[in-house]
Amino acid sequence: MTKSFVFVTGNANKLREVQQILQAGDSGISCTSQSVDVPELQGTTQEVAIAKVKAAAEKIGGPCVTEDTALCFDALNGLPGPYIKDFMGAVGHDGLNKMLVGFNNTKATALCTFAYSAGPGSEPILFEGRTEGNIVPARGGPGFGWDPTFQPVESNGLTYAEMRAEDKNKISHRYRALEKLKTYLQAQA
Ligand SMILES: O=c1nc[nH]c2c1ncn2[C@H]1C[C@H](O)[C@@H](COP(=O)(O)OP(=O)(O)OP(=O)(O)O)O1
Ligand SMILES: [Mg+2]
Repeated sequence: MTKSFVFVTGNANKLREVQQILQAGDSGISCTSQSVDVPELQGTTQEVAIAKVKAAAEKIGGPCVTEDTALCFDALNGLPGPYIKDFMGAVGHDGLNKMLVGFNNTKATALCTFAYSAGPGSEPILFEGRTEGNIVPARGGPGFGWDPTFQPVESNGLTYAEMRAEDKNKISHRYRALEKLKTYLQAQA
């Protein structure tokens, strides 16, 4: 039997990757989406994820899933982290590289956090996935978000943007977090 969840996101690229990963895995899990504007607070990635899914569950009045993507620079003790969307918008790929000049450390972690809420008032559950890599001058763009400027350690020298979609989806932060969410949903009655 197919189980389906409501993925609350305004990001078409996220939705596409999630649907590709679910289809490739033959998991018996699918998703529909609703684009609802919810406030995104500041805090740790976990605090941000919990506040977002609670707000989404209130707005749609039922169970739902949200997803937050953070890009954490080693040299900056995890920042920009959950604020990467604003940083990308403000300084772009080139600015992200320049932020690390002087640190001699370009390591970064892509962190995906899925949050599941069983409905308004229920305590959210988080599922995290990480992919390690380095910030590099953009290659393979324009691509999705910061894909051109993130080179995973496991990619044989390619940036996310240079990888084929199915290859990114085998090692990505999103794939790894979604595996955990899938396992949880499959175990639900
Ligand atoms: O795999 C990815 N590869 C490259 N860039 C990515 C990826 N995944 C998210 N991104 C970008 C989108 C946004 O600039 C920021 C996360 O912000 P985040 O709030 O989680 O996403 P969002 O506001 O676009 O969509 P949502 O409606 O689900 O909150 O990193
Ligand atoms: Mg967002």
